[in-house]
Amino acid sequence: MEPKCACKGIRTCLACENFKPKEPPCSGVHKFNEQGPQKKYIYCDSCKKAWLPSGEEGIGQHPNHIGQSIEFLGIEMIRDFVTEEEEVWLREEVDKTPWVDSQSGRRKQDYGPKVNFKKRKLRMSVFSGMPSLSRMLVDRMSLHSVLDGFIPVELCNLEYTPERGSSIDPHFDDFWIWGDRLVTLNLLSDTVHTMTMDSLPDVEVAVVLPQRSLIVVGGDARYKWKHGIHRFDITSRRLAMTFRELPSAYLTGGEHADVGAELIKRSLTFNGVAVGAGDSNKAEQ
Ligand SMILES: O=C(O)CCC(=O)C(=O)O
Ligand SMILES: [Fe+2]
Repeated sequence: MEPKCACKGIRTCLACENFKPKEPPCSGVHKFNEQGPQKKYIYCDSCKKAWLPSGEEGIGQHPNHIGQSIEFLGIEMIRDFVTEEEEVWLREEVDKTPWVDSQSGRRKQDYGPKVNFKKRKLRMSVFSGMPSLSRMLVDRMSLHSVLDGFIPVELCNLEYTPERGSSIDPHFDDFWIWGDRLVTLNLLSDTVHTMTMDSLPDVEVAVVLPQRSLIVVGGDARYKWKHGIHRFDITSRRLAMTFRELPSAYLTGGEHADVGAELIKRSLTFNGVAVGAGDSNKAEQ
């Protein structure tokens, strides 16, 4: 019997993959492979470099790293952004809203305008604002200089589990609708963002995300590198809360500043309810 899941096209999860025809090897789609590329660097947030592990010692301890490194700019990590008690509270609150099946074994909850990615148009009607539980997180973000002026107009909660084989393929978040900083709160388990560049097929950079940390992805990490999460880096249930801001075209002085102002007004009511299953507001990976 055909499995019930939300995967489309090349996406798969544990429920559907034995039923899908395998992609021909020449399909041109870059897929992670369990052996992976030859050069697997590990990112160090203290030196903003990614290091190539060598032998038993791996990459050594900052500041005494060993081996080769590459510059890796654009990531800011705020550890222990929430306490253990707050994490439990957030999980309980988030789980009160129904989850909607998504691609590659994920489930999601969306708060944000409906976006037509093909026509590059926004529809505000479904957007009632950020959910109330996010107010304390957004207030806390404003205490960090790296998030100066950050006003989210979208929150996407994603749930990953090993039982479903959840993952996310390497991708860029859209550039025309989302701004410079992608902000993710990583809850319930540690994981790894795997960064790749199509022009460097033998290179992968592992950015370890500790449980309860907040990661800000900007600069090169947002615009030059794709991000994704391997299935094998989901070891127990994980909840990611990703906040997105508007790009300059939607801010004061920009071409769509009027639309942007209305979105921001709605967002900051913190009265939002999740948009429905058919109203996805992001291009899905
Ligand atoms: O789960 C994550 O940390 C990242 C999710 C993501 O990249 C996305 O929703 O675009
Ligand atoms: Fe993304």
